[in-house]
Amino acid sequence: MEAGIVGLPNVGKSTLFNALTSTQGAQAANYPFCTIEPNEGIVTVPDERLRRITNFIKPQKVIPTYLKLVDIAGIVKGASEGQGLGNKFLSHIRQVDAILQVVRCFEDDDVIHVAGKVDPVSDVETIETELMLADMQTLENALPKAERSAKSGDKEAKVRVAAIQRCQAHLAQDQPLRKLEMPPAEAKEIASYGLMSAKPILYIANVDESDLHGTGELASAVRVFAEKVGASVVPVCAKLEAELAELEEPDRSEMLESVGLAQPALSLVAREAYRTLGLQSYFTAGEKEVRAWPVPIGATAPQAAGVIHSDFERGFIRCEVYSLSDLEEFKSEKDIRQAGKLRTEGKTYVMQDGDICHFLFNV
Ligand SMILES: Nc1ncnc2c1ncn2[C@@H]1O[C@H](COP(=O)(O)OP(=O)(O)OP(=O)(O)O)[C@@H](O)[C@H]1O
Ligand SMILES: [Mg+2]
Repeated sequence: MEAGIVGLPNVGKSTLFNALTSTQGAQAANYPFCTIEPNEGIVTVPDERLRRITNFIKPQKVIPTYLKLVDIAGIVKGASEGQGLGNKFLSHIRQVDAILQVVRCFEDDDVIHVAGKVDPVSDVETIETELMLADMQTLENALPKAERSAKSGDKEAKVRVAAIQRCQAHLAQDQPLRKLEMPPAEAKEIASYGLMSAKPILYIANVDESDLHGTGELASAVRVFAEKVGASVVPVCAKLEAELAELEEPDRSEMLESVGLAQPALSLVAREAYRTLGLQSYFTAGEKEVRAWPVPIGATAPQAAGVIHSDFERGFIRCEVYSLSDLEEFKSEKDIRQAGKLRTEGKTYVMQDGDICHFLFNV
């Protein structure tokens, strides 16, 4: 699963990406279109439940989950018609599973804003519009071929035509596809189109150093907008986070304290991005390692086992599950078992966030 960082040019995307991935791979510089090729990086998803597990189970290694991030070039008005870097990087967005949109909420006359002034809601709308226009083009291009196949009796193509027309009607109402409900058979037919306004989105309000909690006017405006479209907002000062990421302890903690933050805002970004991707974690816990694994919300036990190894899914027999609160109450797996709290779950079990499991399988 992969999330793409998008936004207008020069809003702080690469600065954030660098801080998150703590690499200096992506060039961050004060001029628009600094980024041309997307940069990929891996971000740890901090989870304090891992530490709580290791209070009782002492492993050799603790392994958190990760997510993949791509730093994509800035989008400008008209991108869907080839403005700026146009369709080249729109195609990068088609490939990601979720969009993290960086929205400029800082004032700084030295940093150029492509639209000439800082107006976060207008920026968000500009990008949403470009994504929707690009989707309209994709659908328009796909329709004639689907119609020809449908006419010659292809049943799947008939469903595809219905799906395309349903999306077109929705976009014509000026609505992003994110909110469109569609029969699963139709959704499957158009999944490969990578329709961008259908992707889950998280807004990252890139705030001023003087407004770290995002209570100021600019970040608040983004929050009001996000509520309307059913998305979340995380306030982050990318510039400060980039500086923090370069520090070693104890300097980092000192700086955090001096600006009044309990933890780097990046932790929150990573966790929210993970959630936006529709992921939750389960854990495996033994003496060798305590490890968090990503699994889509709603996945069954065999699917969760498949995240570890495809053999685990194919040969799935059952799993044994307990919760962190069981562990904190009974102190060891043995005592959980003795208390009759170790649950045995079968193939249809739907995984719950934070389950601690063993999988039994046979291949
Ligand atoms: N919160 C902030 N406060 C003040 N300045 C910031 C903040 N975040 C980023 N900047 C500055 O904004 C400028 C642009 O940042 P960056 O290169 O990360 O933007 P970008 O969105 O990746 O641009 P491009 O679209 O050109 O790739 C840099 O000079 C950076 O230091
Ligand atoms: Mg950049």
